[in-house]
Amino acid sequence: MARKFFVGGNWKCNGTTEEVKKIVSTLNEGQVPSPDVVEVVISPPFVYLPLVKSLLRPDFHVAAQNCWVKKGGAFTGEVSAEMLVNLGIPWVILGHSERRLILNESNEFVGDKVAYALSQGLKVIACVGETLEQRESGSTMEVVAAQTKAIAERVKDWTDVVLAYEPVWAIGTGKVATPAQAQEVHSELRKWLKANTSPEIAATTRIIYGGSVSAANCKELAAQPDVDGFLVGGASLKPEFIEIIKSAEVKKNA
Ligand SMILES: O=C(CO)COP(=O)(O)O
Repeated sequence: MARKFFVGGNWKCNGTTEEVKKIVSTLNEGQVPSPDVVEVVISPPFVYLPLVKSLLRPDFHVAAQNCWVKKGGAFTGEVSAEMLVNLGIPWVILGHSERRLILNESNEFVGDKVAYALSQGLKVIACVGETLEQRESGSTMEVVAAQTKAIAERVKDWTDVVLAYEPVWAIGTGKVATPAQAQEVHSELRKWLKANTSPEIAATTRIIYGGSVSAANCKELAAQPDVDGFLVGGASLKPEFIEIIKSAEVKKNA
């Protein structure tokens, strides 16, 4: 089964109401391939989710950037998976490196979050990736395998999971992984899934790349056989995001 190209825009902690409206109107005017060719998901901060959902073109969907690890209740400041479902938010990003590293989210905690969000009917963009220090010490695969293992131990059905490989050293730095570097880790992750989940899960799960993706570098990355799309930060706030979505055509013509 072919893996449909997937492009996520992670706005992180950015935007005012005025800016949000402007970005959405740029997205709404963009000429992009049909939803048969590319799945597009936009992830604004929680507070803008209802606004973005109400204004956004119907062929694009929305994602939250996080959610609580279990059922809501006395957890001040948290937003539960149930609330996202209640608002009709279909997707959630979990395990982003900014949360793993700054907020100390462990592999197990992220794995629990992924399992709980899926159990409530959300679709999950689960992020993994190594730091520069880990890459330089040769432990990239060990790190991303441990992060993926904590998810695989808790999740049996991967239908609603997209795995995002985001090397920390490439995030927000302008230092993008080369197409060969991205392909190497994506292919190793797919092998890991084959050996540790099932050949079917390995063949059908989308593995997307994130880290300084831009209009200038997306086509070459998209041409890699195991790169099934992107999770875009900075460039998702700009009109060039439309160009990144269009890189799905590279796959169609492959
Ligand atoms: O973290 C990212 C997406 O989740 C990538 O961010 P940048 O595209 O800004 O490097």
